Amino acid sequence: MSNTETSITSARASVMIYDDTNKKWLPSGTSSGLSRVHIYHNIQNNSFRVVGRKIQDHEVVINCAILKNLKYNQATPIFHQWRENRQVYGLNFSSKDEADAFAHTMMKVIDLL
Ligand SMILES: CC[C@@H]1C=C[C@H]2CCN(C(=O)[C@@H]3CC[C@H]4C=C[C@]5(CCCN5C(=O)[C@H](Cc5ccccc5Cl)NC(C)=O)C(=O)N43)[C@@H]2C(=O)N1CC(=O)O
Repeated sequence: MSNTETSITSARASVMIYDDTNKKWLPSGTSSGLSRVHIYHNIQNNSFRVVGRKIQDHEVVINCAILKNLKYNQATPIFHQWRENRQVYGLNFSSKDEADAFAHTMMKVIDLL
């Protein structure tokens, strides 16, 4: 993360990607487990992205831009998802409170893009 980016929210979640071929969710990265997922604001170009790193070994398991027509789907109180290009991402939050806080910021970001 460059120093022109600030974290505007973060949450603990397991980051999943959808395997469209086998129609199932897979953990993003080399193993399943909790990550610290941030929304970073790049103040130089006023852009935003979701970056998540595994809590255990800091592997980056998600790094995706938040673009203006992103549809953020809160499928359940703790499982939220969205599509980017051909990839579907899922965040399985460790608590409803963290899911709510993350979603609140995500929706505000989408609104201002
Ligand atoms: C981590 C396990 C996981 C936990 C929670 C539940 C919650 C529901 N759920 C799903 O996978 C639901 C069930 C049907 C399936 C069918 C298709 C999927 C998969 C791919 C995307 N999708 C869409 O429905 C997207 C959503 C969307 C709407 C609007 C904007 C963006 C998006 Cl992404 N709709 C379009 C039109 O793209 C999907 O989410 N699906 C999860 C789930 O069962 N499990 C348990 C397991 O898998 O064992």
